[in-house]
Amino acid sequence: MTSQKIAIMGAMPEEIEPIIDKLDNVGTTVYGNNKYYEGSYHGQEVVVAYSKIGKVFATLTATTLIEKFGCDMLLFSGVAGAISNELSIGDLIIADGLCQHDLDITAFGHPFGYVPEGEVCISTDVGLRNIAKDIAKSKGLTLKEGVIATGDQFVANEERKNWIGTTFKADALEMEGASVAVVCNALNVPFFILRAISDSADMDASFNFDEFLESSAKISADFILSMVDAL
Ligand SMILES: CCCCCCN(CO)Cc1c[nH]c2c(N)ncnc12
Repeated sequence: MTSQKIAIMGAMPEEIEPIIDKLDNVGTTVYGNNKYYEGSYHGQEVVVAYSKIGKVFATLTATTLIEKFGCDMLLFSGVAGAISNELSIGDLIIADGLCQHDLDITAFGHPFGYVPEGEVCISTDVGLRNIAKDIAKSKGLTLKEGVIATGDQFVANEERKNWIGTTFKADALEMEGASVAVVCNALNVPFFILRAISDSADMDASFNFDEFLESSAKISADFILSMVDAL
């Protein structure tokens, strides 16, 4: 148990509903066109919100969770498209680093995902990753660790997926994680990004996403709640 206030964030309602359902003493605050759920989980103070999809919404919500609600760390729970063929639907991946695959000023000779005074890949908190690995071991769960690529595109195209994988050495892709990384890194808040695979970012992605969103989101949410118990 930590006396700190924990932010739990997702991008879609389905990603945080399994979490909100388990909170006690829930109060809600509407702020910045978003709803924030304040409550406790097993006595641990948490603030939970979904940002809506994409990097801009995620930036607003992550910043609000920290600056307005005073959260001291941020755990992200959600689903992602697989790039690595080691990842199947329902598998868990934690980000050791995050990049923006649609950030591109290569016309000036810069690498993909880079802008001046920025960095292509932002690292997540090692301590939180180690806690996750210990939990996975104790539960007999497989947890992949790798780079997650973020962009404002739902990727449903093998060629684009493979380009992202090769260019950024990424194992999975989604639409919010790198924004959370930039915000938490800038505000010096430890953060942890967990995703469960919902699809393989290929021509079947949208069908698989629709079918597995709910079940994969719950897998991620249950793990995140185990993290809260371990903090
Ligand atoms: C109504 C449609 C909402 C899609 C939101 C998807 N989330 C974004 O974070 C995760 C994700 C799962 N699979 C993906 C994929 N193939 N490309 C991008 N993002 C993802």
